[in-house]
Amino acid sequence: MTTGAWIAIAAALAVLLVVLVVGSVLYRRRRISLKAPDTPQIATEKDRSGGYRAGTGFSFSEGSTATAPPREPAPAPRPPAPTPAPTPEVVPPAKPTTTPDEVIPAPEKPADTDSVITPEPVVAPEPVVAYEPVVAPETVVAPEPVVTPEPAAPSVPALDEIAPTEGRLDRLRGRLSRSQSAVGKSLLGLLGGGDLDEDSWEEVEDTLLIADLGSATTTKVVTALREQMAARSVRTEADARALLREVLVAELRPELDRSIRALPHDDHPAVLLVVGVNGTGKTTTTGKLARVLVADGRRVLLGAADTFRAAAADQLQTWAERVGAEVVRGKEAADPAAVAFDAVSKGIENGVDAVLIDTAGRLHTKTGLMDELGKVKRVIEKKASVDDVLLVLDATIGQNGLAQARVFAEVVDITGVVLTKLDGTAKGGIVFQVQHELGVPVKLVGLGEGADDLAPFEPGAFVDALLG
Ligand SMILES: Nc1nc2c(ncn2[C@@H]2O[C@H](COP(=O)(O)OP(=O)(O)OP(=O)(O)O)[C@@H](O)[C@H]2O)c(=O)[nH]1
Repeated sequence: MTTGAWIAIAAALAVLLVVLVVGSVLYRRRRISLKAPDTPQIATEKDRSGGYRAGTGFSFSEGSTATAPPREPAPAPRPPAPTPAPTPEVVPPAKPTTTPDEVIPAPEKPADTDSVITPEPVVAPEPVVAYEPVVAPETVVAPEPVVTPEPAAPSVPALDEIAPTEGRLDRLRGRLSRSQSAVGKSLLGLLGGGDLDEDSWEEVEDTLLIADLGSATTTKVVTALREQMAARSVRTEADARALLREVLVAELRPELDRSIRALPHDDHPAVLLVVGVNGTGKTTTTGKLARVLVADGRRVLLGAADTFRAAAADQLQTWAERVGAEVVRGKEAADPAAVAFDAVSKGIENGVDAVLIDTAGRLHTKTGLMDELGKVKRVIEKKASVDDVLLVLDATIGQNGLAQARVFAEVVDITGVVLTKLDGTAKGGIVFQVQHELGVPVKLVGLGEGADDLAPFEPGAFVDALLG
C-alpha cells in the first residue's frame, strides 16, 4: 500500500473517531435521568413558598405569619381569685401562668379523672417559680461569694455525628419495603393477570382494607382501578404495576405542601409544636427533627413542655446535648404553658432559627387535653405565632391512631402528621386514612429507633416501597 493510501485510511479513522465522540456526547445529553438532579443544585433551590429543599427531600419553609403578635401588655395585677392563692408575690414579668386562662378551667374538670391521673395542682400558679431554665447561665449567678473559685467544669458532651440528611429516604427505603411490600405483591398478583372477575376484585378490596387504607380510600382506589383497567389494556404485571402506582400516588395527594415550617421569620424563630399521645414517639421525633435542622446549619432550641414525666424532659435534654441544641425545661409537674412560653422567649432572645416544643399527650380526658394544649398554644402565641403543629401518630396501632388523631384535631389545628414506627408494621395504609380524615399531609415518617431514622414523606417513594 502506498503512503497516500495509509494517510487516507488514517484520516478516515480520525473522522470516525470525532463522529463517535460527538455522537456519544449528544446521546448523553438527551438521555432522561430517572434520578433526581444532584444535590448541589437542589440545595439552594427556592420553592414557591419561599422555602427550600435541603437537598434531601426534607423541605423547609417559613410559616405564613411573618411577624410576631404585638407584645402583651404588662401583666395586670392578679384579680382577687375565688380560691386563696398564697403565692409569692415576686412573679417574673410576662410569665403566662397569671393569664386569666388558668382560673377558668377548674369548674368543668371532671374531678374523678383528674384526681386519679393528674398530680399537678391546676390552680396553683407557682409553676412559674418551679420553672428552671436550664440554658440560662445567668440564673446561676445567684450564689454569693464563692470561696472556692472552682470553675464548676461544665461537662461538654461530645457532639454526635449526624447521618447525612441527603438521601435519607433512599437509605431507609429498605425498611419500608420490608414491612409493606407483602401488600403490593398480593395486589400485583391479582391485577397482573388482566381481566378480573368479581371474586378477584373482592380480594383486591380485602387486601387494601387489611393494609388499613380504610373503606373510603379503598372504594376510591378500586373504582379507579376498574375504570382504568377497562380503558387501558393491562396485560402484564408491569402494566398493572404502573397503573396501581398511578392510582395510589394520586390518592396520596402529592400536591400537598409537606414542607416543615421551620424557617425563621425576620424577627423571631419558627415555632413548632409537637403533639400526640405518650409513647407514639413525640420526644424521639422532636429530637430527630432537631438533628435534621442542625445538620442543615440551623440553630435549634427544644422546649420540654412535657412536664408530666421528668424522664421525658431528661430524654429531650439528652437529644439536645447530643447535637448542641439549647433546651428549656421545667420541673416535673410545672405548668407546660409556662415552659413553652419560656422556651419561645429564650429562642427569641437567643436568636435561634427554630423552637421545637415537645408536649405531654395524656389522653385522660378530652377536656384535660383541650385545656392543656389549648393553653400551651395560646400562651406561646403571646410571643410568636405557631408555624407548624405536628401530630405524631404510631402507625402500628392502626385505627386507634386514627381515633387519637380525631381528638387532637379537635383540640388544636394540626398542620402536619408524623407517622412513626412505619418500620414495624405492614399497615402503612394508615397514611391514606390519616390524610383523608384530617385533610392534612403526612410530612415525616419514622422508620426506626435510631437517631437519624426520620425521613420526609414522599408519596411516590412510599408507593414504590408498597409495591416492592
Ligand atoms: N421502631 C421504631 N420505634 C420508634 C420510632 N419512633 C419512636 N420509636 C420508639 O418509641 C418509643 C417511644 O418514643 P418516645 O419518643 O419516648 O414517645 P413519646 O411520645 O415522647 O412518649 P413520652 O416520652 O412518654 O412522652 C421509644 O422506644 C422510641 O425509640 C420509629 O419510627 N420506629
